Amino acid sequence: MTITPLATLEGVTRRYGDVTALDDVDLRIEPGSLVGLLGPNGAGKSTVLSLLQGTRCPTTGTVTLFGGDPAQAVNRTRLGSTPQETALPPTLRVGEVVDFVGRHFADRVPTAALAEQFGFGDLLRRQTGSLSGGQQRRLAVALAFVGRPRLVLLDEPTTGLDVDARRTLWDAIRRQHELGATIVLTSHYLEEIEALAERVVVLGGGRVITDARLRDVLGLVGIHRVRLRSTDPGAVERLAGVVQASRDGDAVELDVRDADAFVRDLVRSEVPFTDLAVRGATLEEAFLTLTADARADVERSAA
Ligand SMILES: Nc1ncnc2c1ncn2[C@@H]1O[C@H](COP(=O)(O)OP(=O)(O)OP(=O)(O)O)[C@@H](O)[C@H]1O
Repeated sequence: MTITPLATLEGVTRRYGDVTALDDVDLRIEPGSLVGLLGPNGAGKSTVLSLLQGTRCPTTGTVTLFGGDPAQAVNRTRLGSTPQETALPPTLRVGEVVDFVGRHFADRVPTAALAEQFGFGDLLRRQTGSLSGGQQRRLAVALAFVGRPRLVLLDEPTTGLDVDARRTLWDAIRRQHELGATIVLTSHYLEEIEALAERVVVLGGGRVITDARLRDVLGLVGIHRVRLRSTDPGAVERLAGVVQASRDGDAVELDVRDADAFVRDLVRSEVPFTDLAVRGATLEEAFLTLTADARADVERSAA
């Protein structure tokens, strides 16, 4: 059975003068998914969101939102979004802001229910200007969900927040997803994508470098990080399959392509070791390898 996507980009190229921000990009957002859009500065993430919001048009290619053209307001009524900047009227109370925004929708989440989902039930009578940065951000993200949107776009939702505020907001976003929301989020924080997204779209230089399930992206790179202690760290580093190594006294940290083969070689070599630990690559490690591979491809084709 084919699932009808909520939004699509087909063969989309977007230029700003001489700059090609997106180059022949295909993307499908399926209902119920939580998609992380990841990429370095200037990769084209915000351009993707602005095309879906209908605030920009593709130079070539087609963008659809709920089957229609996002540039037409009627097709955006079930779209929720939070821009990068939080701008709340400082003298209005939290409850008043939620009611004000909620009144624009025929079927809205009641204020008390939304406040409970986002953990600001005790702040409803506070003026928004008196909230902390994390609380303001949580409110701004909550507002994107008040009209029961079919799709929510979050542009770097936790930028500038401290660790605790970020985690609280992650929990709230995860909860919305569990309640059935479809969410696309961009982030500079790799651990944010790792904590939230099921699917990762890595953009680099305006192209989709990879579009896969999070665990497949991590598996795609295949690098494992090995930690151990050895009285002969140099011998450990010289074993086959070591991509890179660093050392602190007798503690050695290695990236290896095939962890099983490495451990077999290590045991066979009879180099003394203790405290062996092996784990898969983090998204950050996978991401760096993927973008480095893409850069090498671009350089090869340019040459
Ligand atoms: N209005 C504009 N005029 C000219 N160039 C632009 C404009 N908007 C974006 N660009 C360029 O298009 C490219 C993609 O920008 P975009 O903002 O989509 O990337 P991004 O991945 O969101 O970056 P960041 O993480 O820094 O927000 C960049 O080279 C950027 O400089």
